[in-house]
Amino acid sequence: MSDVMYAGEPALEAHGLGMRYRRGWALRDCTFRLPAGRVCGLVGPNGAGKTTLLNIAAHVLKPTQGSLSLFGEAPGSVESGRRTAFLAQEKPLFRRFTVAETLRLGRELNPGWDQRAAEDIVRAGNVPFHAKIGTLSGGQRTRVAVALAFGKRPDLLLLDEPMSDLDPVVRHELMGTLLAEAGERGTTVVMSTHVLAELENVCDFLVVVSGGGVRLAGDVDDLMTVHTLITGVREGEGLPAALGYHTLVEARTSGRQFTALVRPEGPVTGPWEVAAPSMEELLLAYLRSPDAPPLITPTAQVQGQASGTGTVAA
Ligand SMILES: Nc1ncnc2c1ncn2[C@@H]1O[C@H](COP(=O)(O)OP(=O)(O)OP(=O)(O)O)[C@@H](O)[C@H]1O
Repeated sequence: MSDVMYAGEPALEAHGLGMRYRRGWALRDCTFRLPAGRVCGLVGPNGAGKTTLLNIAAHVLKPTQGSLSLFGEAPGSVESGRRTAFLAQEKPLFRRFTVAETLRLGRELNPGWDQRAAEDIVRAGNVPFHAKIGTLSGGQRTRVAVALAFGKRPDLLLLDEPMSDLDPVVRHELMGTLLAEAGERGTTVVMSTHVLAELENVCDFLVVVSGGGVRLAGDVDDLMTVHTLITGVREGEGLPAALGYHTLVEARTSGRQFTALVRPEGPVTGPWEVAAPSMEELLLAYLRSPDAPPLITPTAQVQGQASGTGTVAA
């Protein structure tokens, strides 16, 4: 872990962040913080603004409104550039370079380069060092891109759907490497993905974006604690009135049965089954209900963020 990192320092902080393309706003009024050392799942439907957010953090895009900082610095600064690695969806590598030349470039560009870590990742996939990037399969190219990102030994690793073209075995192996790395070095990871099952047992922090806004952000433990899944028998139209007392995230009915994900505002009493949701159930409920009241737990709130400005204290 970097010696300039200290406990409680946010790895990433967004203040009123907005990005407008010619077609309209992709992100609007996003305010949240990600404490250092967390492995954060960034989740949202297609077009939600995840890539836009990661591109702003990686200094590929400049926001139209608001600001984003990495370890207290602007994304374009030398210090944040040194401490951050970005694995983009399209993996921009030089096709004419060999794998060895690609790693050499990584070594030349990055003062803290770890050749061994990078080579180990390439070797584990039996990718020939003398092969040209342009001749590799999509998954092999992803492996080289992962090696480049890891070789940099970043404090913050930004991953935009990193594993989408990998076979399940490789995916599992590289996720394991990623977690071991994050665990050993305290690397902060932000990983966007649509594979919700992949996040369970990997992430300890979640950010859900939808329609360009942050809908849910916080430590997984806190988020799980404040949500309850209720199932029961429907008596008439809609949900039982007694459940109206709680904050409703999503309600679904199937025949005479209803299921509701709520943020209880007190004890949940009644002839219903009450259970803790799985991470996948929690995420699906927010993805299906973009109009659910947002929740930014205290660890994810920036200093002075009022709970009335699109956020709710846990
Ligand atoms: N260069 C661009 N010019 C115009 N509009 C853009 C551009 N890039 C993204 N957008 C729009 O901004 C919105 C957010 O896109 P973004 O790629 O950030 O979403 P995403 O959450 O990463 O989606 P996906 O899950 O499909 O990858 C979308 O409506 C998209 O069409």
